[in-house]
Amino acid sequence: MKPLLTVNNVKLTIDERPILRGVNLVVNEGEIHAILGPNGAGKSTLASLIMGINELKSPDEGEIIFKDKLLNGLEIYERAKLGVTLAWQEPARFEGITVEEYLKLSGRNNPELDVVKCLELVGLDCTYLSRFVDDTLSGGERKRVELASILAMRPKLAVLDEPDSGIDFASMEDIANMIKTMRENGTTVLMITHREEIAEIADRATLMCDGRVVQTGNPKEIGEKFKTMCVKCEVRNPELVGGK
Ligand SMILES: Nc1ncnc2c1ncn2[C@@H]1O[C@H](COP(=O)(O)OP(=O)(O)OP(=O)(O)O)[C@@H](O)[C@H]1O
Repeated sequence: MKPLLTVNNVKLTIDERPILRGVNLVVNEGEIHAILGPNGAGKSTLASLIMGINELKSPDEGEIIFKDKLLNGLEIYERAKLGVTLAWQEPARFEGITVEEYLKLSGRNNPELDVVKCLELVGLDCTYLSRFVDDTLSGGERKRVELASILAMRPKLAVLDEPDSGIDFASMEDIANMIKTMRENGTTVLMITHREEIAEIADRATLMCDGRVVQTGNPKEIGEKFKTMCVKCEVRNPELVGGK
C-alpha cells in the first residue's frame, strides 16, 4: 500500500487552546479511510488543514504531505490542482448555475463524464439537471448534488466532511454505494462521520479524541470502540479509550 496523504505530528492551537495535539495519520492510495470521534475531537479542523480552508493553511507544527508534496502553506486552488478536493459539511450554494452546468464544470477534465449517472448514484433523477444550485434545493438535495460533483470530478483524494449529514437514514445505502463508486473510479476517500454503519464501508478507520489519534485499524473494531466507549466518555480522555 502506497501512502497518498501523510499527516505527520500535526499540532494546532487556536486562541491558546490546543485543538490538535500531534496528529499522525496515513491515508493509503485507493482506500476509503473513515475518521470517527466525538464532537470537538478535531476532525473538521484536521480536514480544514488538509484542504487549506477556513484560514487554516498550515499547522503550528508538523507536516501534511500529499504524494511527495508538502501541502503546508498552499492555497486551496493549488491543492485542488494537485487533485485534493472537499465536500463541505454545509453544502455550498451557487446562484444562477444549474445542476447540469455545475456537474459539467466539475467534470471538465473527466473524459468519461456522464452527468445523469452521477446524479443517479446520489439518488437524484435527471429532472434535477435544470434546477439551480441554490436555496430552491433542499439542504439534503444540495448535499447530494455536491457529492455528485465529486463523482464527476474524480479527484485523487476526496475529503468528505460528514457526507451523511442532512441525509435521511433510508438513503444511507445510496451514500455508501456512492462512496464505493468513488473508490472504483480511482478516488481515495477520507471521510469524517458520526455513523459507524457508514464507517464500516471503509477499508480502515481512525478514532480521534481530544485532538489526538487514539487508534487506526479495522473499521468494525474502531466503530465498536467509538460506540461503546467514546460516546459514553464524558471527560473525553483518550487514555480511557486506549490512547496515549
Ligand atoms: N476557529 C475556531 N476558533 C475557536 N475554536 C475553534 C475554531 N475551530 C474549531 N475550534 C474548536 O476546536 C475544537 C475541535 O473542533 P472541530 O470542529 O474540529 O471538531 P469535530 O471533531 O469536527 O467536531 P464535530 O463532530 O462536532 O463536527 C472544538 O472545541 C471547537 O470549538
